[in-house]
Amino acid sequence: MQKTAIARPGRTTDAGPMASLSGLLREWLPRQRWFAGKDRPVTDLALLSMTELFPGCLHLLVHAGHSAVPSPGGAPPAGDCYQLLLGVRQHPSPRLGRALIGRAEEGPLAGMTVFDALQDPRSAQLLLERLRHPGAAGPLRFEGDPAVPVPAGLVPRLLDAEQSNSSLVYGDAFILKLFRRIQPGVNPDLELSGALAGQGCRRVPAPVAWFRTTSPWEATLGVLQPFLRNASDGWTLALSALASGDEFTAEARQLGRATAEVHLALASAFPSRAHGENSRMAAAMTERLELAAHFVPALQPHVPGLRTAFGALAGCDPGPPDQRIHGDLHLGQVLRAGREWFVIDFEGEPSRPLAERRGVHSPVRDIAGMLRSFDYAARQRRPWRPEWARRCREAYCAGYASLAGWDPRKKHGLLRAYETDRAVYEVLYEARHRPDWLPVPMAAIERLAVRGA
Ligand SMILES: Nc1ncnc2c1ncn2[C@@H]1O[C@H](COP(=O)(O)OP(=O)(O)O)[C@@H](O)[C@H]1O
Ligand SMILES: O=P(O)(O)O[C@H]1O[C@H](CO)[C@@H](O[C@H]2O[C@H](CO)[C@@H](O)[C@H](O)[C@H]2O)[C@H](O)[C@H]1O
Repeated sequence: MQKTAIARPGRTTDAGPMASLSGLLREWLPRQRWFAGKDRPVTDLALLSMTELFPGCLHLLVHAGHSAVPSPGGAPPAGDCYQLLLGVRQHPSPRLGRALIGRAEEGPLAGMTVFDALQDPRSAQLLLERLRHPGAAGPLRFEGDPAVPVPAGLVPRLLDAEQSNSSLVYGDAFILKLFRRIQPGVNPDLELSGALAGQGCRRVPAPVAWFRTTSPWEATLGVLQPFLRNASDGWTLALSALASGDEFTAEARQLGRATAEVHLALASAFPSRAHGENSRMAAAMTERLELAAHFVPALQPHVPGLRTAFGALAGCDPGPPDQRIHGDLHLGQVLRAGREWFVIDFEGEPSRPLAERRGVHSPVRDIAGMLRSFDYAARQRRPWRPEWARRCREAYCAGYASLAGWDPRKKHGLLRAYETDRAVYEVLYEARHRPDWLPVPMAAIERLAVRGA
């Protein structure tokens, strides 16, 4: 297999392959679920690296710029880097269907058909072949756990889930997640799942193979893990319990225990630190709130009440030690296979900078994320079921306390502040990605602002 770097890193918007791709990608990128800049126009596209992964398949890192508009959630204002796998073919095939991006009109690829290679089974198969054989392709490095052999010829299918990234399932045996928004550094999804596996924690599918780039900087690009067959995610299970009028407390309790198990293993694998001062944390939460209110005007009337709620943190007991955490824990991030819960997607909140996501935080943040998720689920049906959510929350905290050695319910002020902070994040997330869902976190904001005042 030939691997040739066919473009040097750099801004090549008006020369080289980017001259062919720029127009097509400006149209296509904002329509992708994983594209984070939907609320801002793409003002420029720059090529950061391009590698021919195998004949007819280009691996690209492109930077989508959004001029100087400040970005909510702490992301750098200038734009984001995305990973793309593009197929380039002389003759369009009618079978490309939804994979088709378009026909390049100018530049060196003029006249060629460009498509999303992840949606093309042949390209997806070749990508697995690449992962099965550790080595380099230009700046790309393919690595893996030699103790876990990956068989050849597994049939790929692209997951059609609402995702921040893209995942390919191979023969129902492995799942490959390709990170879409790339930041310099090790992705915590690989870092934490690898460390948890090293601790013997059974709650996480261990990484089997992965790939990274060395240019324009070091970054994780994808992770292959065992695929949990016949698993259902917590969100689907919770909604189906609600639909049939069932309780979810036994599951929530086990989930609380599983969360504590993961937290304990993370605390063993990485250094912890005494919990940061509550007043500093309150200031950071208030800053995030004010930034969010700038972008979502519906938040503005609640700012004074929520500021008071955060301010009250100063008088609360210090929380448990800060440590590495999941960072974006919700019902969609837990899978139930057989009688066990598994935790996936340790990337953290995708809009936060990687350095922050790789820092230590209070475990209360994960607990708050899951508690908010019970509320989300309970609000999917009318009349909404606050009592159902309350019982789940109670059971989840009890399950957590049964293993962790401390009870989240006894950290009431801290828990409420983290829940509020999470609801603020959700308001921003929904405003950007699913405006129809905005009333769900807004209802929590209204409740928390009134109680906090
Ligand atoms: N190991 C796994 N086994 C089975 N399904 C998985 C596994 N990992 C992920 N999935 C499925 O893929 C979906 C997306 O995975 P996730 O890691 O959450 O991606 P993203 O970061 O893009 O949201 C999950 O909701 C789940 O349904
Ligand atoms: O894509 P990710 O799973 O990394 O997480 C992002 O998307 C989630 C939605 O898909 C979003 O979660 C919010 O909606 C869920 C219901 O769809 C709910 O269970 C969560 O509690 C709620 O936060 C998540 O915030 C976002 O980071």
